[in-house]
Amino acid sequence: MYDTARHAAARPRLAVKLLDERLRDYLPRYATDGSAGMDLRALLEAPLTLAPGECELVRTGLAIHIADPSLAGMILPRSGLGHKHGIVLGNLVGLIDSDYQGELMISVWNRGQASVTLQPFERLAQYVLVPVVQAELELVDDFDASRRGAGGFGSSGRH
Ligand SMILES: O=c1ccn([C@H]2C[C@H](O)[C@@H](COP(=O)(O)OP(=O)(O)OP(=O)(O)O)O2)c(=O)[nH]1
Repeated sequence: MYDTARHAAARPRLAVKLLDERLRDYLPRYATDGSAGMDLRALLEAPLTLAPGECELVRTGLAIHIADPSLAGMILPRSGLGHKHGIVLGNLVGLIDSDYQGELMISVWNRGQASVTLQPFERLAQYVLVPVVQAELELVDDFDASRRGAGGFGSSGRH
């Protein structure tokens, strides 16, 4: 059996600032022990209608300083909103740097055929913490030979 309690105790701690007091009632959280992401909500003063094709930057009212450069945040769409209602992200994926201290913003894009109205504090996207490996680039004239070489984009055949 997987020890979820021990796993929870070892979670990295992230500094979060509330940029709007109303968010205190809507803090992001993992919905289940195994959830990969925490939902991010729309900090809107009124319902926002997006026409087909329209894209708007929506506030979350939250700032999260990850601080550890071996971690990053990702903002990803919610599958139900994307699949059923065509509401996805204008940048497809939001990448949050570990040194970013500003407000988390969600680029909301209506890629569907119908207008969609977003409600204040509706869960719009999810925030996932991911490991990052930073590299040093080392200039070389040639690579050691590899089986693949420069082949890509279907070079090995369709099936
Ligand atoms: O969906 C997103 C994507 C990014 N950010 C914030 C966090 C991130 O660390 C910062 C910069 O993002 P990115 O580097 O992708 O933006 P850019 O367009 O390259 O702008 P910059 O020149 O500021 O780096 O913006 C968000 O709040 N939401």
